[in-house]
Amino acid sequence: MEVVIAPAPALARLAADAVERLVRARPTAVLGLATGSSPLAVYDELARRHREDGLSFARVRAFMLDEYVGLPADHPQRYRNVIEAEIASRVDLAPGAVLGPDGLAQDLAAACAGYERAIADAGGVDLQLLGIGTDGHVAFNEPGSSLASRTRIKTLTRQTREDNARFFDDDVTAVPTHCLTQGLATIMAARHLVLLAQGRSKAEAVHQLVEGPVSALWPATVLQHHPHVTVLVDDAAASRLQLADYYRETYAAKPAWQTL
Ligand SMILES: N[C@@H]1[C@@H](O)[C@H](O)[C@@H](COP(=O)(O)O)O[C@@H]1O
Repeated sequence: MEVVIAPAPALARLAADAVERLVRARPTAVLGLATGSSPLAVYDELARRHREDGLSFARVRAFMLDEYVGLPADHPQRYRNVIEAEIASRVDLAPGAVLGPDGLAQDLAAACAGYERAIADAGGVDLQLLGIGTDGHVAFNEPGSSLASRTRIKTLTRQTREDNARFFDDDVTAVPTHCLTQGLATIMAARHLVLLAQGRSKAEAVHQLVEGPVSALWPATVLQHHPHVTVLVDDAAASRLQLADYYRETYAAKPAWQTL
């Protein structure tokens, strides 16, 4: 696990660098897209590089992490619409190139199984962008999630619904109670995981993720078992890291040829 502690704009550039390197080397790459506020600056940076530097996503395919159950198709907070607004419509991703779990499916369990098959049929995810919840969830794998879980229906915790109420006019009752989410094993199958976290509210979750014991109580800790994880955090999110000085020194001394 590589931990980089830097100001937020630098973190967004580093994540965008990893995406750009991948897509330029492999134009048919498969990306994993995350929602939430953490990756927004990355999407801004990728849109800028598309506009100004000719970075093309024309042959890229992408999979979303999760989706609310039951939000109307045109709801602005439906994750499919968020991803469309924040990244898909701002670059040249082909129509239909982005897939997500269908939170409006009649048969939600079948939709989850079909989503797993679609990811496998695409050859798996090359680079997965991730955020982290204040309770240590990744995607919507709430505390108690099986470390071996696959895409499935989950009930959101009160904490997550309160955290996300800001996207629903601060009305926690408007936040759906259920979601479909890639499981922890689904996420672990991606070849490179790039997790972003900013702000003091993430400090405990980041500490657990990097330094805590692996436990379903802090689902993100399963990432400790992944061979290629990049954790990009600002000073506030890093403020509870026990070995912060070591991570800073390691990154400062990193040779230029060694990419993320
Ligand atoms: N389902 C999403 C996660 O994918 C996201 O990483 C997390 C943190 O969100 P934010 O980046 O806004 O803090 O919570 C949301 O509920």
